[in-house]
Amino acid sequence: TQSTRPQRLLSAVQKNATRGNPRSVVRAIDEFCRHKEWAMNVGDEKGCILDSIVSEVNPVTVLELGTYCGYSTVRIASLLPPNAKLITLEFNPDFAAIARQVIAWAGLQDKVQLVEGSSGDWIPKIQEQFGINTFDLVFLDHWKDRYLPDTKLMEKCGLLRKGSVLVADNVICPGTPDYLEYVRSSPCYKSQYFISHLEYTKAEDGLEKSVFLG
Ligand SMILES: Cn1cnc(CNC(=O)c2cc(-c3ccc(F)cc3)cc(O)c2O)c1
Ligand SMILES: [Mg+2]
Repeated sequence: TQSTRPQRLLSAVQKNATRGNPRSVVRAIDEFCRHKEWAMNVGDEKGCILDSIVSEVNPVTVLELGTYCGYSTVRIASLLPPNAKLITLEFNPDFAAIARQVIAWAGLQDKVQLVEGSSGDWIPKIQEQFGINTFDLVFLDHWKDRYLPDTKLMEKCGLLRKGSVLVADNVICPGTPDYLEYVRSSPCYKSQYFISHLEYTKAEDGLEKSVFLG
């Protein structure tokens, strides 16, 4: 039977990256996507911007919406302090199965909790299920039409506190116009656009960093 692109991406990690070395896993995926097959990882250019924001926030609790193959999960988790926890939600079970193996290859499984299911179902249950009150950092990289409803849901569930930082991928391509309008016009957020390119291409894209003001 034919392999899928996520399966071929995982094979490239297992072939080219060193177990327990997150940087080599990130490099192996970027090489695969640049030279073999494009895939919708945040990529190295936006990834470096994400790294700088994660390092600045130094979060103890992180929520990632949209795991895909675990590329940004590995980038973020590799920068976290020892006691920190990253919860990543993935709707697609095939992506989740690949991501678990990528995260394990990087040796980061103890910092990461991958949850399969829809963000809309899971966001209201996170506090009771995982003993987390609020998130220091949220990385939005799932279905683009879910960024705004899920942000409003996180507000409603009290998952954001004064100073919580939201980082949103793809705000230009494919684009998240309703989300951008909201975080840029709402008095509850201080937003900043980091211009970049769509992963592995010359097309414009960028990350929007939004600080919740409470
Ligand atoms: C199926 N599915 C499971 N998760 C998701 C959520 N992610 C995306 O949709 C996504 C899409 C693109 C993209 C695709 C085609 C294109 F021409 C240009 C951009 C880039 C990204 O960085 C993304 O995060 C989709
Ligand atoms: Mg993305």
